[in-house]
Amino acid sequence: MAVSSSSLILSPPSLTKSHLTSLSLSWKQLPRNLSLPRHHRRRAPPIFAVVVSMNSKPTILVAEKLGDAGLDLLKSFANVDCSYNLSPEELCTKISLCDALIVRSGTKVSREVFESSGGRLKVVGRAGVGIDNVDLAAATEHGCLVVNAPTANTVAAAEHGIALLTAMARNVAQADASIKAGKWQRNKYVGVSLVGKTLAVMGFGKVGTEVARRAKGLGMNIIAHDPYAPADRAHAIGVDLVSFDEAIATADFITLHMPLTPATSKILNDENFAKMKKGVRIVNVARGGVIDEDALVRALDAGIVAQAALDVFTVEPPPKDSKLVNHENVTVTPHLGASTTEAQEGVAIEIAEAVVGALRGELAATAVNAPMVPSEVLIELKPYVTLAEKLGRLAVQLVAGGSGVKTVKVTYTSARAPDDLDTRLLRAMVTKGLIEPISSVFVNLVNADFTAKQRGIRISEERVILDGSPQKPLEAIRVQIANVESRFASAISELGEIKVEGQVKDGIPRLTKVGDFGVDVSLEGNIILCRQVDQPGMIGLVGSILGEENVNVSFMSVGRTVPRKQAIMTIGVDEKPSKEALKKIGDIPAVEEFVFLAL
Ligand SMILES: NC(=O)c1ccc[n+]([C@@H]2O[C@H](COP(=O)([O-])OP(=O)(O)OC[C@H]3O[C@@H](n4cnc5c(N)ncnc54)[C@H](O)[C@@H]3O)[C@@H](O)[C@H]2O)c1
Ligand SMILES: O=C(O)[C@H](O)COP(=O)(O)O
Repeated sequence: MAVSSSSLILSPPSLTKSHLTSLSLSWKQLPRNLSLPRHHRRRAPPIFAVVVSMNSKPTILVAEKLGDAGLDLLKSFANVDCSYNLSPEELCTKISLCDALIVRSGTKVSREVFESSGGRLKVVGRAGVGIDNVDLAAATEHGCLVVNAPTANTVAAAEHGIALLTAMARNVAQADASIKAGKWQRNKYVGVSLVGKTLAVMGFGKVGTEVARRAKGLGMNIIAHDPYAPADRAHAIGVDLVSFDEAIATADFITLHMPLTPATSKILNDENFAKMKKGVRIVNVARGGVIDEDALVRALDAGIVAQAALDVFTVEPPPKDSKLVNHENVTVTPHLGASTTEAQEGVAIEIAEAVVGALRGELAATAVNAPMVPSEVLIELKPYVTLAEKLGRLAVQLVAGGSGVKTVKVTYTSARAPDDLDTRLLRAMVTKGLIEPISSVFVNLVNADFTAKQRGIRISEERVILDGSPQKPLEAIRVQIANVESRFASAISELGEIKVEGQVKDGIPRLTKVGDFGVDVSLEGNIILCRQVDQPGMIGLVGSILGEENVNVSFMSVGRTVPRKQAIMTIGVDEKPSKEALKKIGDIPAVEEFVFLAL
């Protein structure tokens, strides 16, 4: 057995255009560079490539207003059709004549659009961050690359957050409307001061960090909640990372900057409004869906929330009779966070470069879908790809809040020579598993290293080379996260790192180790990990608690170190058990710790 290792991600970056360019690869080179077994090399075509005939200029449809510098760049390369405010039908008609489409958040790029393109549409460029309006699955199915512009509007969004914060505190919008209606109501619009007040920044990523910096300049005391942000990055700008409950309970102002994910959907709800200081004020420039809008109306009516300032809504545009929008203590803007001249110029250039590069057959570092792996390799690696992603997902969910993921090691045990096992796809999938549950970023082969680097996550790889014939590409994959605490202490190995390991058995990815405990369960659905005193009757006890809740158990396995001492029970469940059911499991005297993990 031999071991070789390499370090892939360097220190946290300051990205420039030249960095982005240097990350671009030629798509046509990829099949040869990837982990194609020798006998397949040079035969397999890429399953995903932009192929545009260079005999005539390609046509790019720009469906929403784009900055001039970006348009000029597009025009130097292609025929550009700027048609704004198209109806869905008009878009479907036009699209069959276009090789690329550029949109912002206002155009729905639905499955019908891809179907109507008749295969001609090769690239969709989203001039901005969120791609909620693009049907990614349909794009991929139709061989269409989707690229976005994730960084150019960060400052604009942060500035808009500050604009809403200050305008809300001083009733600027309401007072403006009042004076224009012929009134002069100086007593009615007395505001509140910001200096010395506590602002909770929920989501300490690109935008949240910039908001925190600016709010410090206003003399505010800043706390932040972000389970995945490193505490030292926050400390560096004088911000304390705190728990969710502490943040919402101590804040005078709350500003939201997390992505919309299953975990953050309606995270501000009745239960959480009830925990807030009476008179709290809320700003949202993230995504409407992170607030339960009906609950916010109730909290405003009850005086728990004194005011809210919102740039984003669950449904955009919101209905005209929306109680929230029409509430007298609510200030609204029509999703203007990214709408400054400067940001739109930056976004336009970023997206134009990405679209032109893609039409030329280059890889964009900001591609959000691009499984550019030869089909033979994909077929062979498919279960390992799933295994890698699920191990990443498991590992990051085991991290305790506030720890901040920085150092990750992936170990591949294989009898294949390194030359015959390119691990870039597997590493990308581990990265995807680590990052996607905690962000709005879409991670794939193209942008995985870029995304990890941008977040300051250092991923190193190690090969353990087995003797023997390489029947299968890999024996096992192990993911370790160093320098963190775990929500499940048993996941920490002897070396003090969170450790999960898996194998593919009969084509099915399985979890085979948690910390130093051996387990053996298929990686599907959701998992409850439970450390208990090894004694009879435990499976029945837990099973009946879940049964009473009508939670379907797909499997259970018990692994132990020493009989009658400690065991790890792994329970697969189709549904998420209620908090009460999980509490009942935790209350079983023999249960020492447990954790629920969504795969
Ligand atoms: N209104 C606008 O026009 C506008 C403009 C730009 C961005 N946005 C939105 O702002 C949000 C933030 O964008 P960004 O570029 O800063 O993204 P980002 O990925 O850089 O930052 C998001 C942060 O949220 C954190 N996070 C994830 N889950 C969390 C949770 N449960 N609780 C707290 N924090 C959590 C992540 O760790 C990350 O640090 C996104 O929703 C984006 O779509 C809106
Ligand atoms: O996701 C984004 O980039 C922002 O929400 C901005 O969207 P917009 O480009 O439609 O303004």
